[in-house]
Amino acid sequence: MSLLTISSLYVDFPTDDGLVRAVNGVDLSIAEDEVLGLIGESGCGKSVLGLSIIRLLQEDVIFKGDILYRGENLYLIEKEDMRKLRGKEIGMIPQNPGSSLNPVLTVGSQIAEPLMLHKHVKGSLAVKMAEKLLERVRIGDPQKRVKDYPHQYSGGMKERAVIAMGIASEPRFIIADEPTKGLDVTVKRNIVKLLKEISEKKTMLIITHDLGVAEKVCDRIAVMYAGELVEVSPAALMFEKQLHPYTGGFFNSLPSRGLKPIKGSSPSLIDPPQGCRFHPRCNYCSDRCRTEHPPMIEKNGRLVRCFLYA
Ligand SMILES: Nc1ncnc2c1ncn2[C@@H]1O[C@H](COP(=O)(O)OP(=O)(O)OP(=O)(O)O)[C@@H](O)[C@H]1O
Ligand code: NI
Repeated sequence: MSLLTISSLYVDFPTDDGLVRAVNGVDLSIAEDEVLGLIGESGCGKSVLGLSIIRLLQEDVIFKGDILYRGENLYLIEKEDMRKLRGKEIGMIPQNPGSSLNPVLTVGSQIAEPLMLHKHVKGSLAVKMAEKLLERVRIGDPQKRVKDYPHQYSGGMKERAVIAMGIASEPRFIIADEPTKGLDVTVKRNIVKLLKEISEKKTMLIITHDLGVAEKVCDRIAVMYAGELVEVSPAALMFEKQLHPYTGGFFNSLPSRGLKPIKGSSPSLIDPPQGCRFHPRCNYCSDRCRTEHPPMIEKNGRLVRCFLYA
């Protein structure tokens, strides 16, 4: 049974230069207990997709599509109910812990706040629970650290703190946006271990650039290019063989796989290429790719948007 089902999702941002089509016809489900990785280069729409799920996009956005969570359409429920759901059922580990932590409040009080709000826990108990959470995300000396301000934390500890906030109310589903961005190798390895541990008992959507995270933590991977999904596949199979030329290029462009960049640059989302959006950068481009937009094609239990498989 899928916990979350996204169908025909379109998200456009009106700007002075025109409509930025950040998410373009995305269909995606996440099964209960599944860990889904969402990968793709900068600006392809990953965070916008994540924020759409929890309805945290700006007001003037043009939104179309359905997002069902446990059968309930998240865009038909009241704002207030959505706020409750966000605290209790769906946890968020935001991009950039540095900017999402409030510099003038202690880390402990920031973890405690949602507990008081959603779980109706009293102040002193909430701080105790915050301490326990810091312990759970392996922050040493939690009794002391709970009273620290964010600037007293290292980068890795800030990431652990936002992870603690994301799991505080024991949500069923967690969205983590770039949880290892900007961390050095050793710290990253420990955060991956922590995410793995958390993911054992949760359904998760992990947005990442990091193939290490995708390989070690995710069951299935969705690849996004210029607002569209181009490949969805069990992680193990994707690591064995990438079907879409973009997926192959993306893997090879990463430091862990040789740093060979894909030729050209990511397209404008205001005026994306006709046909297959990847065709101007693709080594396998045929005439058909220039004019016809490829649908998602099923191939041995995997999905790929490419005429090579049609
Ligand atoms: N509020 C906004 N107004 C206009 N355009 C926006 C807005 N938010 C995002 N975009 C555009 O939507 C596109 C998708 O952005 P998004 O943040 O989802 O990318 P991403 O895949 O998460 O990239 P990164 O890996 O850098 O975080 C980008 O082209 C971005 O410029
Ligand atoms: Ni992002």
